[in-house]
Amino acid sequence: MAAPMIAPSILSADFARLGEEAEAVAGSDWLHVDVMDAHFVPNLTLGLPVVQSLLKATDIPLDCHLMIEDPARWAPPYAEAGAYNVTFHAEATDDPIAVAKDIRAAGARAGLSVKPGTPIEPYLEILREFDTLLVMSVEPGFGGQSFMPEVLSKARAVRKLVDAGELTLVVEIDGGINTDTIEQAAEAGIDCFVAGSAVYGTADPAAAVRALRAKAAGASKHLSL
Ligand SMILES: O=C(CO)[C@@H](O)[C@H](O)COP(=O)(O)O
Ligand SMILES: [Fe+2]
Repeated sequence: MAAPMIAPSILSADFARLGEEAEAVAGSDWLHVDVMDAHFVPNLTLGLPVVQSLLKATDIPLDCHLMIEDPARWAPPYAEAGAYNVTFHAEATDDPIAVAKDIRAAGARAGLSVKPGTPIEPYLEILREFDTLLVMSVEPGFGGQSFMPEVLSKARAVRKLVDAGELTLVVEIDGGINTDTIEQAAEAGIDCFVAGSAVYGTADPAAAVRALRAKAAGASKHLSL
Protein backbone atom coordinates (compact mmCIF):
# COMPACT_ATOMS: atom_id res chain seq x y z
CA MET A 1 0.00 0.00 0.00
CA ALA A 2 1.10 3.55 -0.62
CA ALA A 3 1.45 6.11 2.20
CA PRO A 4 -1.89 6.94 3.83
CA MET A 5 -3.74 9.91 2.39
CA ILE A 6 -5.58 12.45 4.52
CA ALA A 7 -8.55 14.44 3.18
CA PRO A 8 -9.74 17.17 5.59
CA SER A 9 -13.47 17.82 5.22
CA ILE A 10 -14.41 21.48 4.95
CA LEU A 11 -17.85 20.63 6.33
CA SER A 12 -16.37 21.46 9.74
CA ALA A 13 -14.54 24.59 8.49
CA ASP A 14 -15.67 28.22 8.64
CA PHE A 15 -17.70 28.66 5.43
CA ALA A 16 -17.06 32.42 5.44
CA ARG A 17 -13.29 31.81 5.21
CA LEU A 18 -13.00 28.76 2.96
CA GLY A 19 -9.87 29.94 1.14
CA GLU A 20 -7.99 30.44 4.41
CA GLU A 21 -9.33 27.18 5.78
CA ALA A 22 -7.95 25.35 2.73
CA GLU A 23 -4.62 27.12 3.23
CA ALA A 24 -4.58 25.91 6.86
CA VAL A 25 -4.33 22.28 5.67
CA ALA A 26 -1.83 22.86 2.82
CA GLY A 27 0.00 19.61 2.14
CA SER A 28 -3.08 17.48 2.61
CA ASP A 29 -3.60 14.93 -0.12
CA TRP A 30 -7.18 15.85 -1.00
CA LEU A 31 -9.59 18.50 0.28
CA HIS A 32 -12.96 16.83 0.90
CA VAL A 33 -15.99 18.90 -0.12
CA ASP A 34 -19.39 17.67 1.08
CA VAL A 35 -22.16 18.68 -1.32
CA MET A 36 -25.61 18.08 0.21
CA ASP A 37 -28.92 18.89 -1.44
CA ALA A 38 -31.44 18.58 1.45
CA HIS A 39 -33.13 15.74 -0.50
CA PHE A 40 -30.71 12.80 -0.58
CA VAL A 41 -29.67 13.81 2.94
CA PRO A 42 -31.50 16.05 5.46
CA ASN A 43 -28.94 18.85 5.24
CA LEU A 44 -27.95 21.57 2.78
CA THR A 45 -24.37 22.73 2.30
CA LEU A 46 -22.85 24.12 -0.89
CA GLY A 47 -22.82 23.54 -4.62
CA LEU A 48 -20.97 24.14 -7.86
CA PRO A 49 -20.34 27.92 -7.51
CA VAL A 50 -18.54 27.39 -4.20
CA VAL A 51 -16.50 24.54 -5.67
CA GLN A 52 -15.54 26.77 -8.62
CA SER A 53 -14.33 29.44 -6.17
CA LEU A 54 -12.42 26.90 -4.07
CA LEU A 55 -10.67 25.63 -7.19
CA LYS A 56 -9.26 29.12 -7.67
CA ALA A 57 -8.30 29.42 -3.99
CA THR A 58 -6.33 26.20 -3.46
CA ASP A 59 -3.95 23.80 -5.20
CA ILE A 60 -5.10 20.86 -3.06
CA PRO A 61 -7.01 18.43 -5.31
CA LEU A 62 -10.73 18.66 -4.54
CA ASP A 63 -12.49 15.47 -3.49
CA CYS A 64 -16.17 16.26 -4.05
CA HIS A 65 -18.56 13.98 -2.15
CA LEU A 66 -21.97 14.47 -3.72
CA MET A 67 -24.78 13.55 -1.33
CA ILE A 68 -27.41 14.47 -3.88
CA GLU A 69 -30.26 13.05 -5.91
CA ASP A 70 -29.91 12.67 -9.68
CA PRO A 71 -26.10 12.47 -9.95
CA ALA A 72 -26.44 11.70 -13.68
CA ARG A 73 -27.51 15.30 -14.11
CA TRP A 74 -25.46 17.07 -11.44
CA ALA A 75 -22.17 15.18 -11.08
CA PRO A 76 -20.46 15.78 -14.46
CA PRO A 77 -20.35 19.61 -14.04
CA TYR A 78 -18.12 19.16 -10.98
CA ALA A 79 -15.69 17.20 -13.15
CA GLU A 80 -15.90 19.81 -15.92
CA ALA A 81 -15.16 22.53 -13.36
CA GLY A 82 -11.89 20.80 -12.42
CA ALA A 83 -12.62 18.71 -9.32
CA TYR A 84 -10.04 15.93 -9.00
CA ASN A 85 -12.36 13.26 -7.65
CA VAL A 86 -16.15 13.27 -8.04
CA THR A 87 -17.95 10.76 -5.83
CA PHE A 88 -21.69 10.09 -5.88
CA HIS A 89 -23.86 7.64 -3.96
CA ALA A 90 -24.75 4.16 -5.18
CA GLU A 91 -28.18 4.61 -3.55
CA ALA A 92 -28.92 7.71 -5.67
CA THR A 93 -28.93 6.17 -9.15
CA ASP A 94 -29.99 3.07 -11.08
CA ASP A 95 -27.11 3.45 -13.52
CA PRO A 96 -23.86 4.11 -11.64
CA ILE A 97 -21.72 2.97 -14.58
CA ALA A 98 -23.17 5.64 -16.88
CA VAL A 99 -22.53 8.35 -14.27
CA ALA A 100 -18.94 7.12 -13.75
CA LYS A 101 -18.29 7.17 -17.50
CA ASP A 102 -19.56 10.75 -17.76
CA ILE A 103 -17.40 11.87 -14.84
CA ARG A 104 -14.30 10.25 -16.35
CA ALA A 105 -15.09 11.68 -19.79
CA ALA A 106 -15.24 15.13 -18.19
CA GLY A 107 -11.72 14.64 -16.83
CA ALA A 108 -12.12 13.63 -13.18
CA ARG A 109 -11.68 10.45 -11.19
CA ALA A 110 -15.02 8.74 -10.55
CA GLY A 111 -15.95 7.69 -7.04
CA LEU A 112 -18.75 5.49 -5.72
CA SER A 113 -19.97 5.91 -2.14
CA VAL A 114 -22.04 3.51 -0.05
CA LYS A 115 -24.00 4.35 3.10
CA PRO A 116 -23.31 2.25 6.22
CA GLY A 117 -26.32 -0.02 5.59
CA THR A 118 -25.62 -0.62 1.89
CA PRO A 119 -23.86 -3.93 1.17
CA ILE A 120 -20.85 -3.86 -1.14
CA GLU A 121 -21.36 -7.25 -2.83
CA PRO A 122 -23.82 -6.01 -5.50
CA TYR A 123 -21.26 -3.38 -6.55
CA LEU A 124 -18.05 -5.43 -6.62
CA GLU A 125 -18.49 -6.25 -10.31
CA ILE A 126 -18.79 -2.60 -11.36
CA LEU A 127 -15.98 -1.18 -9.23
CA ARG A 128 -13.58 -1.47 -12.16
CA GLU A 129 -15.45 1.51 -13.64
CA PHE A 130 -14.39 3.59 -10.63
CA ASP A 131 -11.22 5.16 -9.30
CA THR A 132 -12.38 5.55 -5.70
CA LEU A 133 -14.68 3.69 -3.32
CA LEU A 134 -15.90 5.88 -0.44
CA VAL A 135 -17.11 3.77 2.48
CA MET A 136 -19.34 5.84 4.77
CA SER A 137 -18.67 5.15 8.44
CA VAL A 138 -21.53 7.41 9.61
CA GLU A 139 -24.96 8.11 8.13
CA PRO A 140 -24.31 10.83 5.55
CA GLY A 141 -25.61 14.31 6.35
CA PHE A 142 -23.67 15.69 9.29
CA GLY A 143 -20.16 15.98 10.68
CA GLY A 144 -19.18 15.11 14.22
CA GLN A 145 -20.90 11.69 14.44
CA SER A 146 -19.45 8.50 15.93
CA PHE A 147 -17.46 6.05 13.82
CA MET A 148 -19.26 2.79 12.88
CA PRO A 149 -16.59 0.04 12.89
CA GLU A 150 -18.98 -2.51 11.37
CA VAL A 151 -18.51 -0.94 7.91
CA LEU A 152 -14.86 -2.00 7.86
CA SER A 153 -15.78 -5.46 6.55
CA LYS A 154 -16.63 -3.72 3.24
CA ALA A 155 -13.21 -2.08 3.14
CA ARG A 156 -11.51 -5.42 3.85
CA ALA A 157 -13.41 -7.13 1.02
CA VAL A 158 -12.41 -4.48 -1.51
CA ARG A 159 -8.82 -4.26 -0.21
CA LYS A 160 -8.45 -7.99 -0.94
CA LEU A 161 -9.47 -7.46 -4.56
CA VAL A 162 -7.13 -4.48 -4.93
CA ASP A 163 -4.21 -6.40 -3.43
CA ALA A 164 -4.98 -9.34 -5.74
CA GLY A 165 -4.71 -6.99 -8.72
CA GLU A 166 -8.38 -7.43 -9.64
CA LEU A 167 -9.23 -3.78 -8.98
CA THR A 168 -7.27 -0.53 -9.07
CA LEU A 169 -8.89 2.03 -6.84
CA VAL A 170 -8.42 4.17 -3.76
CA VAL A 171 -10.38 2.89 -0.78
CA GLU A 172 -11.54 5.91 1.22
CA ILE A 173 -13.43 6.17 4.50
CA ASP A 174 -15.60 9.03 5.71
CA GLY A 175 -17.17 9.71 9.09
CA GLY A 176 -15.98 9.73 12.68
CA ILE A 177 -12.28 9.45 11.80
CA ASN A 178 -10.01 10.78 14.56
CA THR A 179 -6.79 9.72 16.30
CA ASP A 180 -8.74 7.09 18.28
CA THR A 181 -10.45 5.47 15.27
CA ILE A 182 -8.01 5.88 12.37
CA GLU A 183 -5.83 2.92 13.29
CA GLN A 184 -8.60 0.34 13.00
CA ALA A 185 -9.53 1.80 9.62
CA ALA A 186 -5.90 1.69 8.50
CA GLU A 187 -5.64 -1.94 9.59
CA ALA A 188 -8.67 -2.73 7.41
CA GLY A 189 -6.74 -1.46 4.39
CA ILE A 190 -8.07 2.07 3.92
CA ASP A 191 -5.93 4.28 1.64
CA CYS A 192 -7.56 7.68 2.21
CA PHE A 193 -9.08 9.05 5.43
CA VAL A 194 -11.61 11.90 5.48
CA ALA A 195 -11.65 13.89 8.72
CA GLY A 196 -13.78 16.95 9.42
CA SER A 197 -14.23 17.71 13.10
CA ALA A 198 -10.92 16.00 14.00
CA VAL A 199 -9.11 18.56 11.80
CA TYR A 200 -11.16 21.77 11.79
CA GLY A 201 -12.45 21.30 15.32
CA THR A 202 -8.90 21.76 16.64
CA ALA A 203 -6.81 24.89 17.17
CA ASP A 204 -4.12 23.67 14.73
CA PRO A 205 -5.60 21.90 11.68
CA ALA A 206 -2.18 21.28 10.10
CA ALA A 207 -0.95 19.54 13.26
CA ALA A 208 -4.15 17.48 13.35
CA VAL A 209 -3.50 16.30 9.77
CA ARG A 210 0.07 15.32 10.71
CA ALA A 211 -1.13 13.41 13.78
CA LEU A 212 -3.73 11.50 11.74
CA ARG A 213 -1.20 10.67 9.02
CA ALA A 214 1.32 9.38 11.59
CA LYS A 215 -1.24 7.14 13.30
CA ALA A 216 -2.50 5.73 9.98
CA ALA A 217 1.05 5.08 8.75
CA GLY A 218 1.95 3.30 11.99
CA ALA A 219 -1.11 1.07 11.81
CA SER A 220 -0.84 0.18 8.11
CA LYS A 221 2.90 -0.39 7.79
CA HIS A 222 2.57 -4.14 8.35
CA LEU A 223 0.10 -4.46 5.46
CA SER A 224 1.26 -5.87 2.13
CA LEU A 225 2.86 -3.43 -0.31
O1 LIG B 1 -19.81 13.24 4.34
C1 LIG B 1 -19.72 13.56 5.51
C2 LIG B 1 -20.93 13.62 6.38
O2 LIG B 1 -22.02 13.28 5.63
C3 LIG B 1 -18.38 13.78 6.06
O3 LIG B 1 -17.44 14.11 5.08
C4 LIG B 1 -18.21 14.61 7.29
O4 LIG B 1 -17.79 15.90 7.03
C5 LIG B 1 -17.15 13.98 8.18
O5 LIG B 1 -17.11 14.69 9.37
P1 LIG B 1 -16.47 14.05 10.66
O6 LIG B 1 -17.26 12.80 10.97
O7 LIG B 1 -15.04 13.72 10.30
O8 LIG B 1 -16.60 15.11 11.68
FE1 LIG C 1 -18.07 13.40 3.05
